[in-house]
Amino acid sequence: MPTSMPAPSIRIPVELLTQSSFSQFGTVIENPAHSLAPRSQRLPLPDAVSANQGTALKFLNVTHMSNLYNLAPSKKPARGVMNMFVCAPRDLRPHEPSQSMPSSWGDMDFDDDADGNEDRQLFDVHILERHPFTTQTFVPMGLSQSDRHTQYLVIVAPTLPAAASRRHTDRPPPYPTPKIKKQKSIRDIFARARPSPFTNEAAPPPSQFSRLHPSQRPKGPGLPDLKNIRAFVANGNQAVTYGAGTWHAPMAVIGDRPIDFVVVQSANGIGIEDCQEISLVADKIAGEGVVVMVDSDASGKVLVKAGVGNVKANL
Ligand SMILES: NC(=O)N[C@@H](O)C(=O)O
Repeated sequence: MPTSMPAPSIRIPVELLTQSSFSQFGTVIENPAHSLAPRSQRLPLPDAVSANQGTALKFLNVTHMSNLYNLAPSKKPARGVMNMFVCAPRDLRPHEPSQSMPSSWGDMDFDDDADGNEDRQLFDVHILERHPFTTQTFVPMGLSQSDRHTQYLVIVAPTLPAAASRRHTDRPPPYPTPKIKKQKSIRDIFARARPSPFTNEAAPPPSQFSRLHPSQRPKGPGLPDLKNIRAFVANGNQAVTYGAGTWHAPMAVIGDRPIDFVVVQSANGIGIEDCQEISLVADKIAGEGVVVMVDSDASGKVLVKAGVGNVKANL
């Protein structure tokens, strides 16, 4: 039985999955030549070299993989594993108006249906999970970029500060806590003061985490920040890596048929260290909980309604 937390009633739109929009949660793996991200949103290309006697282009380090199990309470080492998830399409419920908050998207009018050819259905998010000590990469198989009938949603949430989470759970589940070096001398303490008494520098010194890719920065032990939960639609030639400790919904396939995913991660076989779940409990009387608004066109393709790739977005 997973731990539970109260869920606000909140409706969120679907965004296009791009590396820049997803950066704090993980990485998107795709051939840059086929990316649907608008040019202004594209990040520098990953390093590439010629391989296979010049017949292949090899992009290097296309995702960040972390194995933090040396920081797990059990100290039991993990090994790299590849599993396959055959994910069935999820049930969506028909759209009905609600009093839910429009999440952090503010005053955008998500009910505005421009051409009347759109269909809105609702996906209820009942559970989130995280893998505190490992990244997890989902690679879809047998899906083409142009597949309009089967797509998948990547639903992720930032992590609340630990103090805000304590109200909801008595004992926090295990989480990696890197040992931070103690400042030893007065000189060390003054070295962090700004402007620096030694160099007159005004900018804060880089923290030990600022050099890491945003998805690799520690998320902290807190619960998911449901007010800032986000949903991205991925196309068939995108794989996705959840950063270690990133709260996410179990994979949500939308469409006609299951998607097979090869899933790459580390695991040590200790349940609570490999995967932590939290169920979201909506208020019994007024609330519908956390809901993704899944809009699709006449062919069944999921439409992007917010953020990058949406002309209506006003960010
Ligand atoms: N994300 C997802 O669908 N499932 C998992 O992360 C899992 O390990 O069960």
